[in-house]
Amino acid sequence: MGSQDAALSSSSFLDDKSAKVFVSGHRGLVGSAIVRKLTELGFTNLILRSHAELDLTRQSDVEAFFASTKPEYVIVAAAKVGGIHANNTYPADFIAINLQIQTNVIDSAYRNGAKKLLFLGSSCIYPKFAPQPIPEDALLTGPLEPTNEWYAIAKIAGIKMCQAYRIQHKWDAISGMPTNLYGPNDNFHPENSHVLPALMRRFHEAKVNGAKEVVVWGTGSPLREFLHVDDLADAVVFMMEKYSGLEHLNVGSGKEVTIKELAESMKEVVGFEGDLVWDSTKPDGTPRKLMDSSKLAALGWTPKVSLKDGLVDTYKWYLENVKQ
Ligand SMILES: NC(=O)C1=CN([C@@H]2O[C@H](COP(=O)(O)OP(=O)(O)OC[C@H]3O[C@@H](n4cnc5c(N)ncnc54)[C@H](OP(=O)(O)O)[C@@H]3O)[C@@H](O)[C@H]2O)C=CC1
Ligand SMILES: C[C@H]1O[C@H](OP(=O)(O)OP(=O)(O)OC[C@H]2O[C@@H](n3cnc4c(=O)[nH]c(N)nc43)[C@H](O)[C@@H]2O)[C@@H](O)[C@@H](O)C1=O
Repeated sequence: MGSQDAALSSSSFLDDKSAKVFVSGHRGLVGSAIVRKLTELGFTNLILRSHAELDLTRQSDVEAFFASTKPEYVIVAAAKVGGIHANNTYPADFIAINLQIQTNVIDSAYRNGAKKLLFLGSSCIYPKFAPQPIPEDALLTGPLEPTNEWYAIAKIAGIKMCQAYRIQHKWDAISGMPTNLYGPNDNFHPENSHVLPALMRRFHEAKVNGAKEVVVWGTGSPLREFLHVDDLADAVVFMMEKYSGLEHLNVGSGKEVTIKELAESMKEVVGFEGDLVWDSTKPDGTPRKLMDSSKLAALGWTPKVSLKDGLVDTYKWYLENVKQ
């Protein structure tokens, strides 16, 4: 990381809890966790708009919103998001909607005087066969994973847009690349969700319905890194406070499991007693995507929630909040 990249923020995000902070996508997995974290820290002036109130793909609406609210800080947690099946099925939506949202928000935030913006990408930006653990400079060094390359291209464009606005306008836009996330308010859709919430729902419904087996997609051999969304929210606040650099930063737990191990842990946490059946007609996706998050660690951030504890807490939340 060059001296500019290692620059620590001079102005302090945490100093003024009455500052206007726009958290886009505040009802989603990540946005709602960030709102919980900022509220817990005593922030009193969060600016929140649902998708129905403000469609961030509509440039003129986004420009009018920023002109009227003038947020001082902006966190981009709104996006078109989904698991491997959704990405593989709706490539046009994943590239178009994400490019529109991030381009509108980043540009309007700059033009309306925001002090700092944090953009969220994803670990899928890296090449399918990147060195493991994946360092930030592996970006654009090889072909992407075909099942989510459209989403990945949009996210890479978001990183580059933040860098371009820092270079040309000397504007404090930064990017974080989270690994696979999970937790309260996740998307539990049976087809379009990510693996962890999909399996939680499927094992739960199998237990409740007395099913003898649960189908799990793929071969079970891919490895995935998981981070609880409350840890991500903590990292977002940490980066808003401590980081102002050109390069994006990886935000991971540093721990990976096979999908088979995840399924077995989920089976135990949910208390399902039947068998697992593997549907190898479904794609495995990238074989592994463990990120090297040592740059963020060097700045002083570490994750706190273990996968086992996170699974237990998330299932507890699921039972209390998701329609049975
Ligand atoms: N979940 C994960 O495993 C990971 C997520 N990330 C990143 O974190 C960010 C948030 O993801 P996550 O919280 O999981 O996603 P969610 O789908 O849970 O939340 C996304 C939010 O964005 C809103 N949104 C979508 N389209 C629009 C739009 N056109 N205008 C306004 N709001 C919109 C959604 O509202 P509505 O539902 O009403 O449409 C929703 O509230 C994304 O940038 C994603 O790439 C990165 C790595 C992993
Ligand atoms: C965060 C990241 O998430 C996405 O990448 P992904 O990690 O491959 O996504 P996934 O969670 O959907 O799958 C992980 C693995 O799990 C297996 N798997 C088993 N059974 C189910 C299942 O029932 N559902 C799903 N979705 N996967 C399953 C599945 O076959 C695959 O091997 C990107 O699209 C993109 O959104 C992105 O950036």
